[in-house]
Amino acid sequence: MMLKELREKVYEANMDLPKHGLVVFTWGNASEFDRESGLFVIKPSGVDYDKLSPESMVVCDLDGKVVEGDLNPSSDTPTHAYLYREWGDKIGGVVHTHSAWAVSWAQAGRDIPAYGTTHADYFYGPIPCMRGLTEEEIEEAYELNTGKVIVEGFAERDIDPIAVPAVLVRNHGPFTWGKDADAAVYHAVVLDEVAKMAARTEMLQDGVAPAPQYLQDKHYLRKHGPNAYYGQGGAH
Ligand SMILES: O=C(CO)[C@@H](O)[C@@H](O)COP(=O)(O)O
Repeated sequence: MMLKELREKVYEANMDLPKHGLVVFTWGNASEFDRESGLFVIKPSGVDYDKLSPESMVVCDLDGKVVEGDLNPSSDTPTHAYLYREWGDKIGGVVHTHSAWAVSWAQAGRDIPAYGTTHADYFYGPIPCMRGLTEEEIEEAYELNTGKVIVEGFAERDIDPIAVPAVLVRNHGPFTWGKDADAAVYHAVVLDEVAKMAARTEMLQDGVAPAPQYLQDKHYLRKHGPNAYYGQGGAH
């Protein structure tokens, strides 16, 4: 894909974040990876959404180094780059937000259980909460790279990133991914909705509610679920 076209796609994906109420001010970021060139395009750091343009998007290589662009790339670029290096054969878009319900579960340090089919239609099992970076890791690397924690956490817990295209990073917030930036935004929207439903379920249940086991292990509707990956139902 031509970089001009990719910049436009990533710009539109970033503009969908405030449109769906997932971010305020300059929080959050979206990117998309072009396998052919081995480059990805990401939102610039610290720029208000109403000041963004396709031309302000930043082109980076898989080391997270700027290849084209006048502005600094998002402070989460190391995480996006790591996810593309490790999962770039599976995913083509990454989104990070500070959406309030998902961040609440991340700050509580809890996985989001699959309490119902709305969750299970998109995420085939609980949405995991991985540990945040330690002070030493941040000091040492001087970058916000939670990609290693995410990828190693999925491997340790034997979670397929295609089946569960979302993660909570403790005391930080959610990352989602998909076949492209649009699919990653789609999963970010659904993630915050199911995070809200799960929180309310526990409020109504006055604590942890019973979560049907069949929704935790594998999805009984997998063949019909609208998971943006499997291109069925509400294929996205
Ligand atoms: O939470 C953080 C930094 O702690 C970032 O995800 C968020 O502020 C977005 O930063 P960028 O504007 O993308 O650099």
